[in-house]
Amino acid sequence: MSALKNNLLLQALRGEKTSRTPVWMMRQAGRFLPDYIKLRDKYSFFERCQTPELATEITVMPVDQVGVDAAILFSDILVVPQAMGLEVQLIEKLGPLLPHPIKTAEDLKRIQVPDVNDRLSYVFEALQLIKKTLNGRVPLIGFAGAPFTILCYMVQGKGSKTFDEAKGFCFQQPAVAHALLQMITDTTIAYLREQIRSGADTVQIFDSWGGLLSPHDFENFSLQYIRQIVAALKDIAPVIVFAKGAWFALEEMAATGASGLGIDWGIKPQLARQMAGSQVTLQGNFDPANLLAPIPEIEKATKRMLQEFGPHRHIANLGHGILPNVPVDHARAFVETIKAYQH
Ligand SMILES: Cc1c2[nH]c(c1CCC(=O)O)Cc1[nH]c(c(CCC(=O)O)c1C)Cc1[nH]c(c(CCC(=O)O)c1C)Cc1[nH]c(c(C)c1CCC(=O)O)C2
Repeated sequence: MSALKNNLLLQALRGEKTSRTPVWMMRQAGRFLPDYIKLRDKYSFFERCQTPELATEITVMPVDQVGVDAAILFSDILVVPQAMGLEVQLIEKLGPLLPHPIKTAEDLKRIQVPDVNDRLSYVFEALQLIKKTLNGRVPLIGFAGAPFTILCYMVQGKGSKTFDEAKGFCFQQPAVAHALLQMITDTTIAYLREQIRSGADTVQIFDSWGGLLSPHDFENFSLQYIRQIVAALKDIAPVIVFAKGAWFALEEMAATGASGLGIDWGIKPQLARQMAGSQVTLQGNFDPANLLAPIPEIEKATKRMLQEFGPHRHIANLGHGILPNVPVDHARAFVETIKAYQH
């Protein structure tokens, strides 16, 4: 395997000095690029995920077209519940639908901790092809959902702003919830380990809904499982934990041994740094909606963010996924401002 030509992301994760701040954008693969939308009209979502050539084309697009410093695998967090035996559909404009959600202990009998090489081999094939296609241009990020976020979809059966049914399940049937969370954790560890073996240089755990929990419940239903995943992987690759809205747990998340912590725009960089300590890299935290502003305003806000984080142990990113309606030149302005910035 050829050495990486652009190693900024991994240097920042290791806490090394970088010549400038690296940048990538959550959900950069898919969603907003016109060339992706063309592919979306031709192939179904799971066809795009399961065909290594298509997944590769989509993964590399933002590197070619926007100039980000890392590629993130094109796939979805919901391939894990699918591999565990639960039906997952993605409905155009509606989002995910799991028609037979988990509601009781009895329902756990319908799912398994699968052999990931059997059920998710298409992901590993895609990673190998992406790695070859990138040819060392930028590092490749693998990912999975955090167990709590996966439970949210497995129980609620669809997207939600509150995931109240999923939370109710945790509070009403905690033993069943913990059994399910452990099954997801075991699957996720095997899955991410294999992603790393297949070429992922680092992996990110997306806990999109962990911040819906109180600090006490976040520890109980989310963080203790994230901790297991980080512990199992951190000696083979750097791990980034992004728990949207869970800024209250930055100190505990830093103590997991993660190399990077994603933060959203709800916390000032300086306070995040105070809470997380000096031994972890912070990633974020531009408000994705701010990319809808006129370009001069984007440039101003991006520079303010860079100044607030400072030059060390920062990966510039959004505080959540890029919005589908962001014009490409606005995303490019964000990336170019970061690349040109001198601390
Ligand atoms: C909660 C969550 C999901 N998926 C994901 C999360 C965590 C991050 C976050 O909070 O945004 C993560 C994800 N989903 C997808 C990626 C691939 C890489 C990337 O986009 O950079 C990643 C990293 C592709 C996708 N996953 C999905 C699409 C849209 C389907 C399409 O384009 O046809 C894409 C490109 C479908 C999906 N998948 C999910 C939802 C809610 C939806 C529908 C709405 C949407 O977010 O677009 C679940």
